[in-house]
Amino acid sequence: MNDKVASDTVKDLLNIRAVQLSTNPPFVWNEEITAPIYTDNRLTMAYPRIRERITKNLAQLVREQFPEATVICGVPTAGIAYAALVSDRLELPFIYVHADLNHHGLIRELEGKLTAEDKVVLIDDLIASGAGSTNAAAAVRETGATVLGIAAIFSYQLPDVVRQLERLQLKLFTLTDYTHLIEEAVLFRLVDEDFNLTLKYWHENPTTWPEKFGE
Ligand SMILES: O=P(O)(O)OC[C@H]1O[C@H](OP(=O)(O)OP(=O)(O)O)[C@H](O)[C@@H]1O
Ligand SMILES: O=C(O)c1cc(=O)[nH]c(=O)[nH]1
Repeated sequence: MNDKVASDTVKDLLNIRAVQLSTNPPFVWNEEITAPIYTDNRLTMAYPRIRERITKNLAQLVREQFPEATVICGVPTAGIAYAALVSDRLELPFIYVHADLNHHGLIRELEGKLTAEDKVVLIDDLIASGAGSTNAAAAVRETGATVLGIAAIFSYQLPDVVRQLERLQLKLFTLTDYTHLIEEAVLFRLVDEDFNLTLKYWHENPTTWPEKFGE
């Protein structure tokens, strides 16, 4: 990971208040995970300069890590816009996974043109449980095409999710991550020592927090 890109991206997210921190109430992500943090990367779309930086850096990441890519695929919903912007920059074909239901509902299909010879890079805005990207990868693989990996803006680096992506042979590269986010949030004085501990405990125990550590 490019350290300057990682901290600059986090600064952009913090400046536009895309990251929210709260234990009271906490953020219910889904039936399994409640968290003291929520990141809304969709907000970056409203800021042309930030959108441009993210697009440029994602395109650079794909160029460096997946030079053999032949198709760029958007993961619904927020990844689709960035996938379109990145494919335009790289002058590569663009496809997207259409989600009839959200990723818990699991009815998905691909939109666009794909052959079994294609080598696909998925673009997601954010990796939390990884469900959006892993479902998109499964949909692409079902066609016989190869999934080279995922490029995303941000990852929570949840240990179970990192392991699951490795098991599925999905290489993940992100512009920034939870480690850089916490570092910058401390520097921004958004997080004091107590909250920093809460964020650390949650990260180690995302499915049992807040019972064990919450307020
Ligand atoms: O790693 P995951 O658990 O899949 O979570 C990450 C996804 O969650 C959000 O999308 P969400 O599904 O909430 O809604 P969206 O349709 O607005 O992208 C976010 O935009 C990511 O795409
Ligand atoms: O779990 C999610 O779906 C999720 C978490 C988060 O921080 N941000 C987001 O957009 N989705």
